[in-house]
Amino acid sequence: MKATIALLPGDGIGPEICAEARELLELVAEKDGHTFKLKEGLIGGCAIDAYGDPLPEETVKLCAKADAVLLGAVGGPQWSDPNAKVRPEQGLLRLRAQLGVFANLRPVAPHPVAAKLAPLKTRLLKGVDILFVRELTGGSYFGAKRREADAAVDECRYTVTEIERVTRKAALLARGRRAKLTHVDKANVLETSRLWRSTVTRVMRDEFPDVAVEHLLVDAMAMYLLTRPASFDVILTENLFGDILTDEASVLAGSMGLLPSASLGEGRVGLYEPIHGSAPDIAGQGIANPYATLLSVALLLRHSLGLETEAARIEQAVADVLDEGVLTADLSRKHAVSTREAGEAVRKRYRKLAKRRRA
Ligand SMILES: NC(=O)c1ccc[n+]([C@@H]2O[C@H](COP(=O)([O-])OP(=O)(O)OC[C@H]3O[C@@H](n4cnc5c(N)ncnc54)[C@H](O)[C@@H]3O)[C@@H](O)[C@H]2O)c1
Ligand SMILES: CC(C)[C@H](C(=O)O)[C@@H](O)C(=O)O
Ligand SMILES: [Mg+2]
Repeated sequence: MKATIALLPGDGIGPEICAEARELLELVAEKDGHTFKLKEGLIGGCAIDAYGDPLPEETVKLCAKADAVLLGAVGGPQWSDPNAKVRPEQGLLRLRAQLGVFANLRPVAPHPVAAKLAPLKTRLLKGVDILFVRELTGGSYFGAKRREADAAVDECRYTVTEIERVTRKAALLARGRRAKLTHVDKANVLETSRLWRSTVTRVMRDEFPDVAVEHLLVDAMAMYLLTRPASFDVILTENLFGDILTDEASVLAGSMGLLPSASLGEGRVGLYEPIHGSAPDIAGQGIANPYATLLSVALLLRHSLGLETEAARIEQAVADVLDEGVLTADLSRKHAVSTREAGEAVRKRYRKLAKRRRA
């Protein structure tokens, strides 16, 4: 198959982890007979430095013409002045809006290595297999923002249509899994949450009677996620709650460096990125965990290119190297490997798995 993939490394550890993603994509193309055109673009702080704009026109055009977009991370302290007019994160938000990727899928299925790392009772991790579906292009992230003399406003607005489309996406995904949907809101306080609750209830009753649905308040959910994580299948929630709950869920997996994501809409182009940020505290040291990004490559191959075999092989390769104890510093204090070594271990394993299939 022929595909064009836009690679947007961004800032901080972004270029380090995307270098591993690029080599993995090149390997997949070579081993499985595909032609991937990998085209790099600027986004975030590096784009502000080069163009004064966190999402330059060239990058928008590159992404619009691509079959899929893979992003590293954006942001860093040098662009984080609270009074700055432009911010790296605006580039990412504009890209998500432009691509219309309203459903952000964040799977959390801890590898057994997590039991050794997570500061949780091992028994709690047994059977944990969660898929977060986070609404990605609405809510307080995109509402009107303004400063007043001694106040600031972030409007949180959701339309019925925005809630319906992401609910349908989540329900369809739940149907292919354990047919359970947990919707998370703050309906005891927020008007937007009450609209979410009534819309989700109606869509599920009318269109998905075969999928069990429950509604939980986000504060309680923050606790349940750590006390009974195995009881959840698909978790549907709005933009801001989804951002916070998925960082919390990374504790179940053992590290932020292990969680990938796929952002999908009705359009053709999907956006794929690890859930973590640019990790300025470790950037430039070659020690970042590349697995979340490599697992995002797997999601890209599956959801945008329909290459299920290759996607599953990458997931197997990452699981195998974790089994073998190829761990970066976030996962192991002793015998930690570098970003390059971890990336190379996955590629080596991928080659083996590809050969085994052909044999
Ligand atoms: N999608 C994105 O581009 C994205 C996501 C989140 C945060 N950010 C931005 O990143 C910047 C830094 O934010 P932050 O420090 O709050 O969050 P962060 O996710 O960058 O880092 C949080 C902690 O996790 C660690 N970590 C993250 N990814 C890791 C990896 N792959 N390997 C090993 N350790 C890893 C970091 O070292 C840090 O200690 C901010 O500007 C923020 O806006 C961007
Ligand atoms: C960088 C920021 C805008 C972003 C978000 O809040 O969506 C990040 O935290 C994420 O989880 O992808
Ligand atoms: Mg986040």
